[in-house]
Amino acid sequence: YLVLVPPRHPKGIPAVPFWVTLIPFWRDVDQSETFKAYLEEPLRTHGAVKIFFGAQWNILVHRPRYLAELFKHEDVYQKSGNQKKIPHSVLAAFLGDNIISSHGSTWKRYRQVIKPGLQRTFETELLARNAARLCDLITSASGGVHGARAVAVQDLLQRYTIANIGDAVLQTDFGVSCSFLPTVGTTLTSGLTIHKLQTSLKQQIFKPVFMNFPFLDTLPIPSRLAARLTVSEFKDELTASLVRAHGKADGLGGPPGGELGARLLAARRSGELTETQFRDNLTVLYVAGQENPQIGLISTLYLLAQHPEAQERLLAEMRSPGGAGYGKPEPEPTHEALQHMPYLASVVYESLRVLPPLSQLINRRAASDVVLGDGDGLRIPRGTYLGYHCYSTHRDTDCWGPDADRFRPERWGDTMEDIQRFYRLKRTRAEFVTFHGGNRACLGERFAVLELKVTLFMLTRRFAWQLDPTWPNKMTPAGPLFPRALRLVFKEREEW
Ligand code: HEM
Repeated sequence: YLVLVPPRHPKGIPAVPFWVTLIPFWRDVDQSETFKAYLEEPLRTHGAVKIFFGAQWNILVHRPRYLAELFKHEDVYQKSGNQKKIPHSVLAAFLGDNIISSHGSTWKRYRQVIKPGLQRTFETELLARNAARLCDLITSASGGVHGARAVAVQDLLQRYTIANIGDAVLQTDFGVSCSFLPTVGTTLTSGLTIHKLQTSLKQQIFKPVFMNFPFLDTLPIPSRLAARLTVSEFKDELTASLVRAHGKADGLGGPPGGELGARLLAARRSGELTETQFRDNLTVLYVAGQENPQIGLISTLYLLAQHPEAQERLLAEMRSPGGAGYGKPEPEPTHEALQHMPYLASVVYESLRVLPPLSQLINRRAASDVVLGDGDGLRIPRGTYLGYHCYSTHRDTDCWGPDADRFRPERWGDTMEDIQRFYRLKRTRAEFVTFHGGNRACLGERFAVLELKVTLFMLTRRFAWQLDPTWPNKMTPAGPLFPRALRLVFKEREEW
């Protein structure tokens, strides 16, 4: 019982009642409403709250000034993932010790292997080819070119983003193309397995009661034993797909260049990564590289569905003289073309601001007693877990103006230079924290932004879309915050 009583320190910041994170257990809720009812006011007023999650009390930070400090002092606010926080949980077994959650020399070793594979220039052709298939699939799900059937987009986008992370980042065919387009004949079935295992895993892992009381995972509860089994099957399948794609079981396919799949296999072979480290890092790269863009895409399509004028402006940007598609029968989203699409860049940044794919994160731990912030500083006791509420920070009217809640791409600027300058400023001030910050900022940002741009380019060229009027406009109840089971109605353009 005592664990449910909020700690006294830090003083001066309120505690959200412990049962708030458990509400989805007994009631079907929209977590944007839970945020408004229980978190928004205390976060804004005090800059942080105490929140019960993962069997303990944590500090959830909202104020950018505090966040900037959190990002800057990596050795004080050390990364501490589930493998340390809740080591016996199913979640810890799933993601293990990896580049996102590790600290110090272990993190540096992982980063040495992974960074060159993510910070290279990615080709747009592969992404554009998959996006064209996604469009075909949408047409078919709509009931043909003139069809108007509502399309459930989440599953399609899951397959699409699996195809992208496989083709472009890990150089591994997860076989989703066979389910992607039934007419493409392929003998591969592994992708279907990955896709299915992943869907099943998500349902098993993100259950509020087990997230909040992970000690339950140590009991022989049949559903948790089944979840552990799914975790091992998933990791086995992922490893097998990578090895298969690279030809040889130990990845002896020559020295690795910038390609991430080959680099991971080479590190496993040389002993730079143990077998467990290899599997954990592969899993986290797959999950971060596929799930986050998938959620980002769902949210962006949702926001654009509510803003037909923004879709039309995107189209106009492509069609205008000097635009990517001016005078071309089939414009392609090349790097050069995207470089001349400031409105597209604004739409992507604005979507990632209004609905950040990782709305809340708690993964740092104070290594000593410390004061966060000057003057009005919070005295944080050693061992306290800290995290941040991205969704809340991004809607702070002090940082983003009185219309912070509104989707308004224009706020980013008119030219590419202005937009990039504003973006850098907002990141430095920790007012835009979608991709985290400091040394531990996301390594996949460049790829993710490119994927979002290419997808929007191809979808806008072909369709206009709106919300299905029968879809009950609701956000997910727990976990990442995004439109739940989104359904859209697509209308094929007569001419692009
Ligand atoms: C819209 C898409 C994405 C978002 C919103 C996002 C967000 C984030 C965030 C918030 C973190 C910090 C995580 C934490 O502290 O727990 C992070 C770290 C990371 N992300 Fe992403 N991410 C995205 C896409 C990707 C992609 C596509 C990849 C790889 C293919 C990737 C790879 C990584 C890696 C390797 C790190 C760890 C960096 C480090 O600690 O050195 N991310 N990302």
